[in-house]
Amino acid sequence: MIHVTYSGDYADIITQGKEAELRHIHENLYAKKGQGSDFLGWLDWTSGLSEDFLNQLKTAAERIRKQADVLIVIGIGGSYLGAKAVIEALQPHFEKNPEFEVLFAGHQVSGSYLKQLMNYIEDKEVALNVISKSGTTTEPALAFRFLQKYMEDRYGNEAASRIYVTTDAEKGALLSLAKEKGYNRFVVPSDIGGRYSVFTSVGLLPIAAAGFDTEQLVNGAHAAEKELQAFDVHDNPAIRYAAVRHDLYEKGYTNEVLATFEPKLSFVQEWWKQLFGESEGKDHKGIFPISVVYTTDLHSLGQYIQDGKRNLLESFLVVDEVDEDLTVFEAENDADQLNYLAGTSLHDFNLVAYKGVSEAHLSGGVSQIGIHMKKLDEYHLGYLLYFYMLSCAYSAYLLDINPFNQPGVEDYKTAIFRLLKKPGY
Ligand SMILES: O=P(O)(O)OC[C@H]1O[C@](O)(CO)[C@@H](O)[C@@H]1O
Repeated sequence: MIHVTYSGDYADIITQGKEAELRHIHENLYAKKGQGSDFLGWLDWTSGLSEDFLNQLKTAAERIRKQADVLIVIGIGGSYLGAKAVIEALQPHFEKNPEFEVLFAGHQVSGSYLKQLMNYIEDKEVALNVISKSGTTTEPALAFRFLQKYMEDRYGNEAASRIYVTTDAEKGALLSLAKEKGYNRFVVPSDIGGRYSVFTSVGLLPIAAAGFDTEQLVNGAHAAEKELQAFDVHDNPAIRYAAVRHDLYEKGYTNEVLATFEPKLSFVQEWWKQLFGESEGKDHKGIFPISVVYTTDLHSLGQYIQDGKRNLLESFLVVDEVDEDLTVFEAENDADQLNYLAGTSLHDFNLVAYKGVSEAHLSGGVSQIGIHMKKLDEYHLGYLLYFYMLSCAYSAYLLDINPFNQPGVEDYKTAIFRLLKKPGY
């Protein structure tokens, strides 16, 4: 379902002793014995999903769509990127949905954004889904403070029925608040971290509310869960991707540029950056994840990628089939000199561009990985996201790193809190 290509000699990597290491990682992973194994709930999550759970989410999503024109999803990092990635990938470029919109807040701290958001929703019916596993993250908590007051001022007692809280089942300030106010509650499983949570209520509730088929999304993830379980260093794309990027990392390629020709995938790239960046960037190790959308960025970062410092590897996320396309037509006077393209579709153009860019960058010293997904729909996105999560675990374990914690994010938080004189800092 996912097909991974590599510009170098893959067989070579594997015979250089990587196979035994990968087997060890694989066995520990599925025996749930590796570093951070308390957070491996996502590994077989879709196998354990009950129809009841999915129906409960569907019912809540239908209720939200009935009571509101706008759902504001409040969250940051893994608590918003999965939903944002799927919704952006599936919704149309324009005329998103005039009857029902999903908007996001709490993923930055901008007074102007929140003010304009509150103005924008003034003549619309509103529901909130506030998502925080810890229930204590400052940015969403701040946004929720404003939006909760907005809801209470506007809806009075009815506000509680329009507020949906997704948080830990047992702890956190958000849970206490949700219980006190009687908000609708959904759970972030304790053994699944934010960046691995897209198939839990964290991702599924907003995605269902946006009108997309969560069953197909989960089916895709479930197919990946089953198919990518086999220990096959050559044919399992999750192992292959991890092995190739690790080999390149060891050769000094310490930055990975994830490139796509599909602009709708730009938030999948953001999700991927958090996934790999937070999972691997520890102990002064890890590949730094960067993203570009082509051909747009060929006219900005393309120069650097072709010719700048040689520590880059490039992975292309390619969608093989498109639903909608345009074919270049023959113009009478060929004033723009594009008649040589007559009969070529814009998708064909991008596929050729992929080949050309890949050849050029390779000759400039940038190694290439190709990740092919068949098409952009719920099923294939579910498959892709699971593939990346699994591959990321292999990749971090190859660096001897716990993929599931993020100790480094505490330092800047402590510094900010100290400057703001938060009690206890
Ligand atoms: O869901 P929470 O606990 O609000 O955390 C949001 C994000 O913040 C982080 O903890 C980093 O600060 C991420 O790992 C996480 O996805």
